Amino acid sequence: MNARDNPKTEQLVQNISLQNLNAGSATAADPNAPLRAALLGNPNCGKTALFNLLTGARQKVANYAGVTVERKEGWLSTPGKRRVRLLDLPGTYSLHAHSDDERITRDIVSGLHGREAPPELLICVTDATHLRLNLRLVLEARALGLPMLLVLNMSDMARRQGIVVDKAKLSQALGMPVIESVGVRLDGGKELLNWLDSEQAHSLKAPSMEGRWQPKAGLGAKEQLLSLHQQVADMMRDAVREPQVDNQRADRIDAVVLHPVWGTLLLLVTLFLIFQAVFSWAEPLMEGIEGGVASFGQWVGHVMPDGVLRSLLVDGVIAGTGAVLVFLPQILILFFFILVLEDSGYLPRAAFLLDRIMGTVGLSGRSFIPLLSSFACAVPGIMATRSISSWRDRLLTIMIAPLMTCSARLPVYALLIGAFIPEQTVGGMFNLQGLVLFALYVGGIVSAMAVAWVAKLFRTNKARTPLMMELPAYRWPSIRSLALGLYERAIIFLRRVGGIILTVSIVLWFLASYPGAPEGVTEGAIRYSFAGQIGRWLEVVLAPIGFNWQIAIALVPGMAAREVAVGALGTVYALSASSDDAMAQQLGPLIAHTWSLATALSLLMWFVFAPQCISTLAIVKRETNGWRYPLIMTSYMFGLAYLCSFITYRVAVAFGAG
Ligand SMILES: Nc1nc2c(ncn2[C@@H]2O[C@H](COP(=O)(O)OP(=O)(O)OP(=O)(O)O)[C@@H](O)[C@H]2O)c(=O)[nH]1
Ligand SMILES: [Mg+2]
Repeated sequence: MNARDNPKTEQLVQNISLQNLNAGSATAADPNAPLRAALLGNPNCGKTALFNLLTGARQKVANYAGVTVERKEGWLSTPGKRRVRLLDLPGTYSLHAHSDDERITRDIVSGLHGREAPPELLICVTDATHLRLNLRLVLEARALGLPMLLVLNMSDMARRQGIVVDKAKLSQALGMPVIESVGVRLDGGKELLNWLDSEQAHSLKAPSMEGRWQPKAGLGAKEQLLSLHQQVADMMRDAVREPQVDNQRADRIDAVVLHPVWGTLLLLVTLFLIFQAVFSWAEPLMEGIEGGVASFGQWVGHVMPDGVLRSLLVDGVIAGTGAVLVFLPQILILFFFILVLEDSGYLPRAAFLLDRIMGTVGLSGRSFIPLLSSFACAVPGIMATRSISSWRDRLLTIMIAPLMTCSARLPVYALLIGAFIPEQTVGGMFNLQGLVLFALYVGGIVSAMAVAWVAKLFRTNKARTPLMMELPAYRWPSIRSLALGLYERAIIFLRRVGGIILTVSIVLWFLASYPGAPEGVTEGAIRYSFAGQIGRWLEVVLAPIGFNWQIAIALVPGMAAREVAVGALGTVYALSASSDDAMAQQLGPLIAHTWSLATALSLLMWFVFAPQCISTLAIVKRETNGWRYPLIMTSYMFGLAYLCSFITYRVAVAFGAG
C-alpha cells in the first residue's frame, strides 16, 4: 500500500533526504533565520491545543486520539521577538509507525521526509497525567540526536490529581530541559515562550548527521522496547509522585456508557435529542434571518430602478445566497453538540460500543471516528482514515464516508422538511420535523453499513482487525474551545455562502436570464434561457424520478457542493416567479406550493446518496493515489441515488402523493 513499507524505497528516500538535509543545514547557520521546531507526542496529549495557543491557528482539537493526521505549519514570535516556525504533527506512541499519519511524524522528525529537513528543536509534548506512557516516546526520540525540550502539558489536570513531578530530577535523568504548559488556558504557553528566549534555547546544537536514526525491526525492536520500559519505570520512581488515582467516578460513568444495552440506548437518545434541537431551537433565529433577507431584497427592489442590475441583485445574489444563509443557525446548533461530544471524551466510548455492530458488516471500530467526522464533512473524515493501519479497512471506510450526512446536506434537508413536513408535535413532545431529520441521518448510517456489508461479501479475507483504542479522561468541554470551534464553523459556512454560492448564483442568474423570451410569450422567460434549455434536456433523464426542470437546473451547479443546489433553487425560483415581488415569496413556501410530496421525498433520497461534492472526489483521489476509487465511488453513489429516488417516487405516487 505504501512505498515506505518497502525497505529498498525506504533506503532511497533516506539517501535523498540526507542530501536535502545537507543542503538545508547551510541556511540553518544564519543567526537571524527562524528556529524550526516541531511538536512530537502521544495522541491526545494536547499538541494541537498548544499549537493553536502559540501560533493563533485554529486547527481541530478534540478529546480522542488521531485528530491531527497531517503536518501543519504555524509561526510565532516570542516576547524577545524571536521568530519560530512550529510544526504540529500527528500523535504517535512510537517512532515505529504503523499507519500513514504516524509515518508522517516519523519521517519528519527523523529526516526521512523527502522535502523537509528535521527540526532544529523537538518539543516533546506529554500528558502530565499519563507520563509513564508518554515518556517512552520521549526516550525513543532521544536516539534521533536532535535538541529536545520536554513539555509537561495538562499540568492543570496533573495538579488537580495530586501528581507531583520533580522537574529538576526529570530533566537530569532525561538530559533535556523540562517545563510545564496548559494547552487550554490563555497564558498556558508562557513558560514555553520564555524558554524559547532563554540562552539555552539560543545555543541549540545542530543535530549530528552521523549515525542517523533507523527504524528497528524484529528482535532489536522488542529488546529496545523492554529497555525503554525499564528506563521509564526508573525515572517515574525517582522523579514523579503519583497518588492512588481515584477512577471511581469515570468507572461509574463507563459502567453505563459502555453497557451494551444502556450505552446503546443512551447513544440513540443523545443523537435523537440533537436533531430535535436542530429544528426546535433554530426556529426563531431562522425566522429572523429569513425576515432580514426578505426585507433587504424588497428594499433593494424598491429603491433600484427596474432593470438588469436590479434583477441580478434581487433574483441572483440575494435570492441565491439568502436561501442558504438562513440555515446558519441549524448548522451552528448541530456543531455545538458535535463539539461538546468531541471535547467530553464520549466519542471513543461510542466507538467502543459500536465496534461489535460495525464488525458484523466488516468494519472495525477504528472506522468510527473517521465516519463520525464525516458528519461535519467527508473531506476531514476521509483524511482521518489515515489512522487506520489496515489498508482494506481504510479503503472501505473511505468509500462509505460520503454516505454519512455531512453538514452541506443540512440546508437541503432542512429546506425540504420545512416545506413538506408539517410543524407538529407527535407523542406529546417530539417535533415531527426533527424526527424526520433524525430518520434521514439514520438512513445515511444504515446505507453506509449496507454498502460495507455488500463489500464484505466480495472479500476473501474476512478476518477482523481488533479495536485498540485509548479511552481518554472525561472532561467538561471548555467554553473557549467551544466558542472558537463554533466561530470557525460559522466562518467556513459564511465563506462558502460568499464564495462558491455567490459565484454560482451570479453565473446561474446570467444563464437563466439570457437569451430573453421571444415577444408575446406569457410564461416565465426563464424557460427560454440557456439554463431553461439545459434543464429541459436533463428533465428527460430526471422525470422518471419525479424531478422538474427547475430541480434539474439546480442539480448541475449542485455537483460542486450540495448546499449550492439550494442557492441555485433560490435564484431559479426568484426568476420564475411572475410577481415583481419575488423575494416576498420565500423558497420554502414556493416549492411547497409547486412540488408534489413524491418529488420532495425523491429529492431527499437523491441527496442521501448522490456524490455531489467535487472536494470529496478530489480528496479520495489524493488519498488512494489514483482515479480508480473516486470513479468507483461516483458510479456506485449515482447508481444508488437514481435507484432509491426512483423507488421512492414510484411508491409515493402509488400511495397518492404524486
Ligand atoms: N485540561 C487540559 N486539557 C487539555 C490541555 N491541552 C489539551 N487539552 C485537551 O485535550 C484534548 C486533546 O487535545 P489535542 O490538542 O487535540 O491533542 P493532540 O495531541 O493534538 O491529539 P492528536 O492530534 O490526536 O495527536 C482536547 O480535548 C483538549 O481540549 C491542557 O493543558 N489541560
Ligand atoms: Mg492534534
